[in-house]
Amino acid sequence: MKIIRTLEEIREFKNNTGIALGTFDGFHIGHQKVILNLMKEAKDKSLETVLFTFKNHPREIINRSLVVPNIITFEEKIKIASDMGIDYLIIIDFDNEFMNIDPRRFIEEILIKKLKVKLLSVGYNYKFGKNASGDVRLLKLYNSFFESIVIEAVYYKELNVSSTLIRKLIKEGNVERVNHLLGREYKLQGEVVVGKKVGRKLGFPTANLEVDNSMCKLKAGVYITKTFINDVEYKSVTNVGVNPTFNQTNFNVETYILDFDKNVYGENIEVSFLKYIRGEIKFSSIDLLIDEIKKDVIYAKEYFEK
Ligand SMILES: Cc1cc2nc3c(=O)[nH]c(=O)nc-3n(C[C@H](O)[C@H](O)[C@H](O)COP(=O)(O)O)c2cc1C
Ligand SMILES: Nc1ncnc2c1ncn2[C@@H]1O[C@H](COP(=O)(O)OP(=O)(O)O)[C@@H](O)[C@H]1O
Repeated sequence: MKIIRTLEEIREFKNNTGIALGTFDGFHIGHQKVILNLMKEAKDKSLETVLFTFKNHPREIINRSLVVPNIITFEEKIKIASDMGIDYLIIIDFDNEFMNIDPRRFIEEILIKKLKVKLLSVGYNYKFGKNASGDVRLLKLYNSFFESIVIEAVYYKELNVSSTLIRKLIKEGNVERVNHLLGREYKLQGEVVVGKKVGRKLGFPTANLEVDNSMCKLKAGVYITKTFINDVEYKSVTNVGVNPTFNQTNFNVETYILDFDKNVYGENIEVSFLKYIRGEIKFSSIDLLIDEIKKDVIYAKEYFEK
């Protein structure tokens, strides 16, 4: 997969293309439908595939006071696009220039002239360009140049799948539902950094993850998780929060890997979240904390055995 990171970098393509256009924050099951439809139709029509998306969230530029936390990292976005078999990933900064672009100019100069689009796949509510005036209706006016596939809203049970809903569920710790809406396990990744060095004294050393602070904050608490180190999967339990028993204030994500005793400082690891167990508790003694962690571990082992 070739990656293009600025509008200026886009040269005239040689071959005709099919393009999926959108913000795709989270690559949830609705986004996946937009992309899978593109992949299928593009294959039938022998078109090269392009995913046209943004590095940051457009709403942050439209409303400067808004911070839209990410569901997935930039690296994960690239990896998922590559795993889906996309030929070209155009991932640009959504800036003032793109926000104010005349939608017709975007369609004519970029999509038609440069990218040689013959097929476009978008979600039903995708809007682009100045005053969000570029929409599905406008795209349809260009049907003599390219076909537009518009994917209707995707529902999980009675819920309209959206990135906004997923962010809310992450904040509520409802990782099981998040996983259904993402169509894969929700993950956090980061480098293992040095913590208080107390974990090993409790009998539960924890790998503390340095998570990018642009990421959506997961509800504090204890979770059943899987931890991936160099693509090897381990069962784990993960504590998210501030360790109130130790009167700490730093928010951290720390994972105790079952049946494991290696030094992993400095490694880049991934933790995928399967189930929320309980909230973080401020214990009156360290022994009570240890007893509770033992129960969490037993509960996790039973979960994995099922
Ligand atoms: C499964 C699990 C559950 C935990 N639950 C709590 C908790 O309820 N309250 C709390 O203050 N700390 C909790 N902790 C965090 C410990 O306080 C923390 O791991 C310990 O202070 C070691 O931190 P360190 O890695 O910085 O040395 C939990 C840790 C694990 C692994
Ligand atoms: N089962 C395990 N789970 C997590 N980390 C482990 C485990 N066994 C050994 N380690 C190592 O121990 C470190 C954590 O020990 P800990 O005393 O909690 O120190 P810190 O406060 O620096 O995280 C991890 O970063 C890792 O290198």
